[in-house]
Amino acid sequence: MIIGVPKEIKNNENRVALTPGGVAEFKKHNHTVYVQATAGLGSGFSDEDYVAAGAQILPTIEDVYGIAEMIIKVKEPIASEYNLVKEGQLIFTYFHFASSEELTHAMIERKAICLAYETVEKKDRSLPLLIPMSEVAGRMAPQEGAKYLEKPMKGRGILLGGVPGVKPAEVLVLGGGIVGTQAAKIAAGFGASVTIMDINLSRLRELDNIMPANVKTQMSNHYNIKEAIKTADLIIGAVLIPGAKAPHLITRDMLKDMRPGTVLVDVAVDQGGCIETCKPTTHENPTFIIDDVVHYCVANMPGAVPFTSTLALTNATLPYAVLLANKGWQAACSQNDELRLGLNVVNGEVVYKGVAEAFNLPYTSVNNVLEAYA
Ligand SMILES: NC(=O)C1=CN([C@@H]2O[C@H](COP(=O)(O)OP(=O)(O)OC[C@H]3O[C@@H](n4cnc5c(N)ncnc54)[C@H](O)[C@@H]3O)[C@@H](O)[C@H]2O)C=CC1
Ligand SMILES: CC(=O)C(=O)O
Ligand SMILES: [Mg+2]
Repeated sequence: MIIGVPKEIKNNENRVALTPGGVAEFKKHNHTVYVQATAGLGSGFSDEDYVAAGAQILPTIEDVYGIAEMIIKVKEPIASEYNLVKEGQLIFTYFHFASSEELTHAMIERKAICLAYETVEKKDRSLPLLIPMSEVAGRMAPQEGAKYLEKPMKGRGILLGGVPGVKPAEVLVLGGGIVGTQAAKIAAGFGASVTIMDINLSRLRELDNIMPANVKTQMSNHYNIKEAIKTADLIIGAVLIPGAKAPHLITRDMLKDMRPGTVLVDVAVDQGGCIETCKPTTHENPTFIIDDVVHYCVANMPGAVPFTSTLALTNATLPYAVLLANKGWQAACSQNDELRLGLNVVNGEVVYKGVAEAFNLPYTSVNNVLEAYA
């Protein structure tokens, strides 16, 4: 198969979807790999590194989309890329369709095969291609929160860990999955007083067992959230309903209950955000303020730490990408339940329920689509 790796063009997105080691793996299976010039630089890989591993370098993004049967990316195609996508081209990347009607319609119109990292799902319901980036974003969330809590950054002016004789800051984490767990762990390490809320009581039991003493668990419901936000210094949004739009656990009117300078880090912003007032921001302009509350809503947080993120992401994606190249997407998705759940839009049809429901679009079962190709 011909594989193309474009350079990421989202603001401050320094990750790349394939390392030179990944190129060597594809070559071992007799595939052809084209990498856009300088695509790996932000992650520490030169064009020469890719050539030494067996890739060919193409000068422009148009060249890469033009030649590839499978495009491997990190972030969703942005508007300037829509028209580069070809009918029948397999695009393997994060899409987060439920948060963008425009992207969904664009990919339907282009008749691409859109296989989304974030909905590839194992039998135990874990999301193997989201986990590594959720680990990164979760660990970053208290770090970013701590920074924006500083007074010059418009925060309350409180140190997460406090000091002897002065209480630490209060951190509220909404969602106790991968992001929430990692965020709580790091915030606790800073010495903050942390509360994790989730609707899954079994998960709260597990967290209660493994977390240090400065992390408490509480059932997530409107009453508890409304009480907790009155005294929280930092609130981290980390809920997920796979493939669907995130529920708004904090609504616009609730901001008035928070203290001035409270910081919100809505990691779930890529699925629309669990805080109503959160809209996607960039690493260049990460925050905005509403009602004296600082909102941090960067949709590609791991892009800022590419030396960690690119390796963590490609460790997880490469085996699936090689399977797709070896078998073709139709056979790979027919035979592999995990990959099949990654299909979101195929040849103009929406085959993931959460996406169809988000925009009231017709839904076609993925099995029907695969049968048509059998
Ligand atoms: N902004 C960024 O750069 C990044 C964003 N993310 C996003 O972070 C979000 C969380 O991802 P993961 O932690 O991997 O998901 P996960 O599936 O591991 O955890 C989500 C948790 O939310 C809980 N939940 C669902 N509804 C809830 C409610 N009403 N109240 C409280 N908890 C609730 C679930 O029970 C689950 O424990 C996703 O939207 C993901 O795409 C992930 C990586 C990077
Ligand atoms: C998961 C995601 O959106 C990211 O890593 O950017
Ligand atoms: Mg207020």
